[in-house]
Amino acid sequence: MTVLETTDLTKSFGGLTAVDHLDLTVEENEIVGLIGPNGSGKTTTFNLVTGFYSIDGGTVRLTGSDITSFGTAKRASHGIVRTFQRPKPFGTMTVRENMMVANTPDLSRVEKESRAERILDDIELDHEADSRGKDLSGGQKKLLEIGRALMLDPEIILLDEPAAGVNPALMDDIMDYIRDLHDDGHTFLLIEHDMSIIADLCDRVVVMHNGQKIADGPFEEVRDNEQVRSAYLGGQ
Ligand SMILES: Nc1ncnc2c1ncn2[C@@H]1O[C@H](COP(=O)(O)OP(=O)(O)OP(=O)(O)O)[C@@H](O)[C@H]1O
Repeated sequence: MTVLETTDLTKSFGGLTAVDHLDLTVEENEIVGLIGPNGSGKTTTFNLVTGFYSIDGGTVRLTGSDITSFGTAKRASHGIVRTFQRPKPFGTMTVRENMMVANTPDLSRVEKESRAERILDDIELDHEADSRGKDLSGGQKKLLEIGRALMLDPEIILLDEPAAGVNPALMDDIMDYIRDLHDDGHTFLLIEHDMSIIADLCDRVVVMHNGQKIADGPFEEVRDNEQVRSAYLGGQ
């Protein structure tokens, strides 16, 4: 099943077309890497898919339903969740309280608490449950963000540079956790500049350049693609 599908997705800022007729699919239980040089349109794509930016043209479908007209909250409740490059937990709230902020109308209070405890246990933040969000390390904040995303029982999780700013030991934990979630059936679209992480985690890689998709396939295949090499070396 196709979980996420964008067709002709387009966004301009003034004269700059940041995302240019992008067709992108993510199948159920895939980890797809979205890569490309700085400014190629990756984060804008996340913002269009999640509804943070309005769309100039094209459609976004989630598990077959057209959600293009939905706002951010409605897309999240339908199953598109994201993490940010720089995580922003509620600093004065505890880790447990941060988890409980998630909007889960289908769960009773007890069910919600039990989901939060299970996820905190899985991401090994249970021992920090009573710590304030602002007191966590950069890597722990990233884990908490993934945990908060999972509270919504999402169809797809968009991860924006999970490795950036994380110490190597905790990065291994984050990658292990993403692999565990993948084994449990979760689906991911992942922006990452660290190619070793892309090679390690991703089933498929989509390469953007100047807002357009220039390659789509297994990492080994796109790595050797001439257009991709030229884009990364600064060619047009
Ligand atoms: N809100 C905005 N207003 C104006 N221009 C923007 C805005 N957001 C992004 N852009 C521009 O759109 C282009 C694509 O930016 P985007 O952040 O999507 O690229 P990226 O591939 O995520 O880059 P990076 O790898 O550096 O994060 C860039 O030229 C950027 O300056």
